[in-house]
Amino acid sequence: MLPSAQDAPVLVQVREMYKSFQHGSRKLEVLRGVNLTVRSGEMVTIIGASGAGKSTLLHCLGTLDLPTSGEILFSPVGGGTPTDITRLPPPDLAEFRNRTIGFVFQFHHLLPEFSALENAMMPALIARTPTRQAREQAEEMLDAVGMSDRLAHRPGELSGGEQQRVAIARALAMRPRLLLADEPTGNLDTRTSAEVHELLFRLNLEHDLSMLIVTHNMELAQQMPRVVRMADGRILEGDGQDVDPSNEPESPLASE
Ligand SMILES: Nc1ncnc2c1ncn2[C@@H]1O[C@H](COP(=O)(O)OP(=O)(O)OP(=O)(O)O)[C@@H](O)[C@H]1O
Repeated sequence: MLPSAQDAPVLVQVREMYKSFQHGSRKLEVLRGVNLTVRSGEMVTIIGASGAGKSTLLHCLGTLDLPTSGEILFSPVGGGTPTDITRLPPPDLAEFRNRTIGFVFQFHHLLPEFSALENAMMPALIARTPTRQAREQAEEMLDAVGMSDRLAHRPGELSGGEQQRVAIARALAMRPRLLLADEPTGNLDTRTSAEVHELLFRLNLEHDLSMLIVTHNMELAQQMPRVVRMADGRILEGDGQDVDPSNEPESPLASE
């Protein structure tokens, strides 16, 4: 953890989170009592073997899925009593997600018919932000990710790394408090992966943005300030302790 993040206020606290899926008569327990605290401006990397529950944790934290039990306590802006977002009614949840969370996935999911600028404006337009303001916010983030000279390009006219930069700009255009990234470089070559990680690192510092990044890339995880290791639906180490990613058992996806 960066020294500055150690004393920062808590942004989100996951308490005793369980998540199971029902398959016919069989119950698959994917998260089995996860506890995790992320502070404001903190960058956390999550590692662990395939099937450990990393994406499920991210989906629940990002309110894309609901845990079976447990609490996700988000501190309000400026402090005060945290809100358990697992109890928010659906309309409030959608609003919370749109304003508080940014998502970046392994595949960028940009809309092919729209330009880089239009893609980055989309979340703000969905939130009914006036077009001019949406455009300004999107342009500012596209500039921050080094894409200001590609605004009119469609995704098919961009390289893989550039597409992921646009996806990052789109995720950050609403100025979320938490960025959730699920293998954001899993689809990129080694050099481009390193560049995208470097970009995330810089955005974390410059925008004091909290980030949770799932990765199989141990080399890059080793450079990250805080590493949390998951196995079998639990956090083994890293919530309050340092993890040495070089001890991570070899994953079939380790080269991604
Ligand atoms: N919607 C779902 N329905 C049923 N089972 C699911 C669902 N989502 C995930 N699972 C199961 O939960 C387990 C954990 O999946 P998850 O995607 O969270 O793992 P992961 O650690 O992110 O793995 P990977 O590194 O391969 O992406 C897997 O066994 C998976 O099959």
